[in-house]
Amino acid sequence: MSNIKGRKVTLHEMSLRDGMHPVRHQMSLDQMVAVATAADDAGVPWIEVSHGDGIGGSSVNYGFAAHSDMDYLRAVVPQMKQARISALLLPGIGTVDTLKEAMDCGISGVRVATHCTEADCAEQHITYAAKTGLDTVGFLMMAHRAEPAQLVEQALLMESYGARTVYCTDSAGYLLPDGVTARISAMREALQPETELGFHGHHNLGMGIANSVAAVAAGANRIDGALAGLGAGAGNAATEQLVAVFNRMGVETGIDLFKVLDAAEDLVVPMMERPIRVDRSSLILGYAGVYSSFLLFAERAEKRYGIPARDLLLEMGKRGMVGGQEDMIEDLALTWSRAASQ
Ligand SMILES: C[C@H](O)CC(=O)C(=O)O
Ligand SMILES: [Mn+2]
Repeated sequence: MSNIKGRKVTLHEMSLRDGMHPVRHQMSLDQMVAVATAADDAGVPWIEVSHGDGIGGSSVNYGFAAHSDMDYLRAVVPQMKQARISALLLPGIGTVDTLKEAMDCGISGVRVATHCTEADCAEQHITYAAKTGLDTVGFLMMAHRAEPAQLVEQALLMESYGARTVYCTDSAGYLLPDGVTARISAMREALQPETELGFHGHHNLGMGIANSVAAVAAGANRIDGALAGLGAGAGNAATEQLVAVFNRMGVETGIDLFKVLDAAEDLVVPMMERPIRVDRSSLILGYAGVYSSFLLFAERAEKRYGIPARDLLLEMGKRGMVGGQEDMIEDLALTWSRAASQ
């Protein structure tokens, strides 16, 4: 691995967005504010606040949140001393109008997320966001499903719409460091030098930190982490672990390690409804290349229909399901349980 000493990395905190998945989007406003305030105080530069599936995600398909996105944003934004708040937006789930509402609540950035082969769905949203001066990020999800050359084509599209940062998003926690290196290096070579590159890792195969380090070595300078790893599946790369590792490597994050450690232990771990760890279901997400937020859907279907979550997730991987197809888990479980009872 190349020497990354002296590099600067911008960490983006995910516990208040990706971390909404494992708590079924049920965070209270007080919990959000407490975690955001602690992260802000620790020097975390960016914090994402949204339903787990982005603004507008609160629905039957994805799960209703305890509060609206705008209530969360209105509670958090005014409390920030230095951190900037972003929202996630998946075109189709959120619209340009939803984005305008979030802007009225004071967001400084938006990350427009599409499946890794569907960047064209983001044109309208990225173009609008970039014009308004928001920090505009393109977020290519399930990046393992696109070979480096194809991911580059999609990243170029997002860049051409106005994205100033493009992410390689390992939604399934499937990638190994070589795969991250190949994708980020190819993007670095093809995109404008001023376009920043980001990496968002899930820890389903235990590779979240190693993959983030590989991303930085290959040219990424924006890295996502979540306090205590609170995120979908086995969670995101843990912010406090990233800070500790980057400190050891001489990479600057501007974040106080002890403060993020305290925030993780004292505020985030107590919010967990289950330990966020590599377990028999979350490991299968990474192994089979399945969207991390499918985890709770598969476990619910196991309880309801008696079909092991592992079998459902393996089949989702085989069928190449993508985000938005959560209902197929229930459909499959029902079909298999009916077949078994005939
Ligand atoms: C909507 C997803 O949760 C976005 C994300 O964090 C990912 O794809 O990973
Ligand atoms: Mn994620």
